[in-house]
Amino acid sequence: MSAPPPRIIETQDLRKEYRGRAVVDGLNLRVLPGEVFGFLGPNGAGKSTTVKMLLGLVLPTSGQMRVLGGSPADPAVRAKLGFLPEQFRFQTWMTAEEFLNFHGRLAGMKADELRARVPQVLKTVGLDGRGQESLGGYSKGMLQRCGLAGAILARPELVFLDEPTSALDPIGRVEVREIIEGLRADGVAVFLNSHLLSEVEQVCDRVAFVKEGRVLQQGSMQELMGGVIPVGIRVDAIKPGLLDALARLGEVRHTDTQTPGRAEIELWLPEADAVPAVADAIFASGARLHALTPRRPDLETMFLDLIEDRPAPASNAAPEAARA
Ligand SMILES: Nc1ncnc2c1ncn2[C@@H]1O[C@H](COP(=O)(O)OP(=O)(O)OP(=O)(O)O)[C@@H](O)[C@H]1O
Repeated sequence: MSAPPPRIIETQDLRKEYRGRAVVDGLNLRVLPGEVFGFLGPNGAGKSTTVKMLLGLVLPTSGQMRVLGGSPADPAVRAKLGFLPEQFRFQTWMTAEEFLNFHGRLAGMKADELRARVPQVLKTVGLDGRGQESLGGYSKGMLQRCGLAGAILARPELVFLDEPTSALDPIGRVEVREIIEGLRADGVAVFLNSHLLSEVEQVCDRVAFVKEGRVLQQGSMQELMGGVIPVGIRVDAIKPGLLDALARLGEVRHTDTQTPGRAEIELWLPEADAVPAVADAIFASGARLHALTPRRPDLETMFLDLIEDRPAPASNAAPEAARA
């Protein structure tokens, strides 16, 4: 039997209560080496609390967690972690270089190592040439870039990024995505909290959806998105028997017949191979086919389905809620 792959993060029934109320409630997560892991959920789902527990900043009420094979309370483990908090507040009287040198020294880096590394990370985050300016004069986006530089400064093995692009313009967001991809290429694992699902979709290898402190589903992007194929259908009219025939092939999620001479149907198929049978069913019903468009379900649709408890066709991803 082959050994299970090493885990960068593993939690078992992790729980945090505040004043008797569970805000993280039996959380089971695993993050593998070198992967970018998206941690998604609505406001108040317990994402930041989870990150703080994984960083050793908040003590769990119960449950187990291992980070980089040990406890985040262990300074040797903490030295290998990077963190960009959602609510960053930096020492505004420092220059960016002073700020990074200060954090580098706290992380145990030597002065000559920092002399080479600080300009390097400033360049990575797009603050080349701005390192001698005081943080008090930085824009919010520049501060966030500086925080990101601090998070990657000591060459961590695992970086937590809590909403890392909330203050950034679209160009900055693309740049942060490239930085995350660069980290992955260097074998660094990234734990990403973000509400920007299109961003997550582009960069994450695996994601977990959380609600009310519990993981509803986690899996690779392929597992989460490969299970079903939504197909958009446009016909002149929905002829008798057509919807029944389509329902035998998949799930009819939506119909729109408001425009005369035109009807739209959204059908979710279990596999792409069923598309020709859809066309056959439409022709057999006598309807005229104007469009038949297979689409990939996007992360936002999946998120809304899960979070709002809308019925979604089964996918291959591991459902976690069943463990409740
Ligand atoms: N120190 C605290 N004391 C009491 N309640 C807290 C504390 N920290 C967080 N909470 C509560 O725990 C719940 C989860 O908060 P958390 O910040 O982890 O959510 P989140 O998923 O990160 O939300 P958001 O997406 O809005 O940042 C919220 O109801 C919050 O009010």
